[in-house]
Amino acid sequence: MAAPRSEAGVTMAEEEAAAAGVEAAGRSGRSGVEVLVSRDTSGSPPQCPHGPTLLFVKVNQGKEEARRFYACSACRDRKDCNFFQWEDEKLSEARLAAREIYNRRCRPPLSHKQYVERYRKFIELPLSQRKFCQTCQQLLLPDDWGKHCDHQVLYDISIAQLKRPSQLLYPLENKKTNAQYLFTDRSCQFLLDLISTLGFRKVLCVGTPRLHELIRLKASGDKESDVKSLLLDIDFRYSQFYTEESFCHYNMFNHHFFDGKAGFETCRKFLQEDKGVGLILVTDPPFGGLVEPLAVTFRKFMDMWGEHQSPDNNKELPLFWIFPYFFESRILQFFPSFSMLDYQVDYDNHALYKHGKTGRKQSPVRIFTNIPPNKIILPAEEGYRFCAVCQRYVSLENQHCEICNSCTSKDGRRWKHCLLCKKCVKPSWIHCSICNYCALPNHSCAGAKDGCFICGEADHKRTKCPNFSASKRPNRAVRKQKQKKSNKMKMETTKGQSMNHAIVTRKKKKKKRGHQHPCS
Ligand SMILES: C[S@@+](CC[C@H](N)C(=O)[O-])C[C@H]1O[C@@H](n2cnc3c(N)ncnc32)[C@H](O)[C@@H]1O
Ligand SMILES: [Zn+2]
Ligand SMILES: [Zn+2]
Ligand SMILES: [Zn+2]
Ligand SMILES: [Zn+2]
Ligand SMILES: [Zn+2]
Ligand SMILES: [Zn+2]
Repeated sequence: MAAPRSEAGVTMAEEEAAAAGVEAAGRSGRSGVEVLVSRDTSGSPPQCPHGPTLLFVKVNQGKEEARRFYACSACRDRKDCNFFQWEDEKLSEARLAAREIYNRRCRPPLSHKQYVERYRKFIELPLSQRKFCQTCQQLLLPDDWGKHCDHQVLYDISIAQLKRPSQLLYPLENKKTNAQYLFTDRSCQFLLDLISTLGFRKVLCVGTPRLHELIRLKASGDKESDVKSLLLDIDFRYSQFYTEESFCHYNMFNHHFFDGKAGFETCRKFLQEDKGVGLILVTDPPFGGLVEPLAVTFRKFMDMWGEHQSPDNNKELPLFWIFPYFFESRILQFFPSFSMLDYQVDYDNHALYKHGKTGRKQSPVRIFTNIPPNKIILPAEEGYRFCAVCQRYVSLENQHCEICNSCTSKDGRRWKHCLLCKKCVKPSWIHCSICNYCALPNHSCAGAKDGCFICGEADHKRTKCPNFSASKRPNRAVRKQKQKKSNKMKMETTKGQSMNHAIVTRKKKKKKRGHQHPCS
């Protein structure tokens, strides 16, 4: 049976279209598939290979369909996990047993303990015998060599290479599931410097393998001064490189520890020892991820950390949530105490999300945090400056708007104030008199399909409008490209009362690299 799920993948979303889409869809009524994490749901959800599933509902023009269904929490593409079950569906014993067998089959071939044992043996081998199979993404012991002779194998794996697994393993770039975009050295070093400057001594890395790696590389072995780190990530390949004390195979969309109680206890201990003093959680979830289940998970970490705080201490677990800026309102819905920093986080293996003007675009990825922004100094050499009125560091082009009384730019470009909208908007937007708000010139008006969206008259189109100055006319090629871009992206989202997730759809084929574990 075909699951009525739409894809949710904002990872490569053009930020303008996405932001415009959020605005437009918010006004026109929502459609798509929504997750029901915070609502009362009966019983415990069925499990897929990625742990407990989430309950979803299909929404059409703001109306929820009566029948709800369970689907995978981690994979937004049925190709990656095709679990589907109606909420009220009763499964036969035979089907339940088959599912159990399938889930078990999807587990990594070895336990974390076995991987650690293999690592111990591996580092005892002379350099000439240390091999890594790139095809299987696996460290090889001499007994394994025969099975991998036709594969692509790397030789002479040094200790330095073993300390940088994020460079040895290929990034899982499947946008719908892993979206493993790794920090550039610039961003990773900035994060670590910031963490140290703010006085943190322990970092719970949730989906930040490269940060975890850098923290461990910088550790001098001095127990007192070193920053400690625990990595939680769905990518079980890291079990080959880290012990059970420094890595847990984990799903952040349902707070599921694949190693069960043992993983949970490792995490609890890390959060609560020394009364949780000097600890920060840093997370960089896949961008197509659903905000609501993530927020529920981070709240669980906060509660776990808070258990050992004295009741008169109103402190919240310090957190850095790295996510695209156009999710700001969604994140603030769940964490009103958070603010968004102007710092642009960038990635090695992401063509679009590169820093500064040399990349194809400025990175739309930001840090959301509950640490007061005036405590977070952004690098002046990259153009960030302090706004005394806003009491925070902002990017160079982010001008303080006297009317809004705030540095309003979200994307690093200079925004302009629209008197009709009573707010600052992106420089490329113009005020549409049909929609009565600012939007991209090529947006499709929510209310009326015909007529001109500049002046609202029905007898001509925007390009023929006497109010449309020639200088603003995009040339044919640019227009065509823009149209192509907006056709590629269909955005459905929710706004207002319900705490449901925003869905952005973008279809793009991507070639598969190597072979992966069937359910990884
Ligand atoms: C956008 S990348 C962030 C990587 C980070 N920028 C770094 O360099 O350390 C997302 C990370 O989350 C992990 N991830 C994806 N889905 C996850 C899930 N459901 N639960 C836990 N981790 C997940 C990926 O394996 C990847 O490491
Ligand atoms: Zn699944
Ligand atoms: Zn192999
Ligand atoms: Zn300001
Ligand atoms: Zn303004
Ligand atoms: Zn306007
Ligand atoms: Zn319009």
